[in-house]
Amino acid sequence: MTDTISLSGVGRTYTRGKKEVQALTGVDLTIRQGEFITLFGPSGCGKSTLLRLIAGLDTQTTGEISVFGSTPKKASASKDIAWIPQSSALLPWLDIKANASLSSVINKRADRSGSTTRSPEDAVGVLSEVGLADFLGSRPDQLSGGMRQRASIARGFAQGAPLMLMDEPFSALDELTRDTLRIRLLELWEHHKKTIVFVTHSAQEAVLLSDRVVVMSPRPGRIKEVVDVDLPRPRTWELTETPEFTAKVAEVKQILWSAWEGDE
Ligand SMILES: Nc1ncnc2c1ncn2[C@@H]1O[C@H](COP(=O)(O)OP(=O)(O)OP(=O)(O)O)[C@@H](O)[C@H]1O
Repeated sequence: MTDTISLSGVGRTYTRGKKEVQALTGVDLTIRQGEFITLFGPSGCGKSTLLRLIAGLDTQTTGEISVFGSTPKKASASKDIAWIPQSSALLPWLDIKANASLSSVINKRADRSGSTTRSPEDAVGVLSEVGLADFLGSRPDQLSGGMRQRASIARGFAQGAPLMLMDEPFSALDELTRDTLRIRLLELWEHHKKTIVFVTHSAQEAVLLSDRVVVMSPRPGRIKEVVDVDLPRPRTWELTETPEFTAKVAEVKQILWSAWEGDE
């Protein structure tokens, strides 16, 4: 695997009135092409800040970030990064097919400017993969929350960007829907061979999905440890009932707890 993202000494300090909030400090991390990596930690440890820096939506105060050998903002302008938010953020007046195809219309300019890495996927094909083939003509308000989030994920994959950044995309869904979507996402990732950086509060979700889990600790946010998840793939729901899975979840949680104890 070659490197897609590298972060070196990355920090981000926000100014709130006269106060400074150090959201992140000293983050060193390399993410390999095709990897599924998760940023895991408690609320406020800087997971979203880190994801936004990689996306080029914000700028670090210290350190360097390289995405495909370029700055995050340039990689983003070349449409090499797809962002999948917590809520589906579909356009309410467009049907699901038009929503999923939107990026290929908008991205024509990026295509002309010669992006080297992205290759837009067929939106209808990806919608079918997430089980929405019969709902192409439906508007978002005619679908359930889980279906909307499936459409949002399909839109991200249809964009064709090699790097996908996902900020707690399942957190607003019920448990059953979440369980199903985790497996769907793994199937899509395996088929489309993307690099995914995924933010979550859930140790189970992190272990089920990831090649590596980045355990973060708060005040200021930093990497406590990066845990390899050497469980077999393809992963199915049955894996979560094995002792190996339970042990890995316990390991990841233990690292998180020790980070909290050290913080007190
Ligand atoms: N725009 C901002 N201005 C000021 N402070 C901010 C800003 N964005 C984030 N912070 C602060 O930076 C810290 C990290 O926030 P961040 O949202 O990255 O954490 P998180 O781990 O993603 O939390 P959560 O899981 O609750 O989303 C927090 O203390 C937060 O209040």
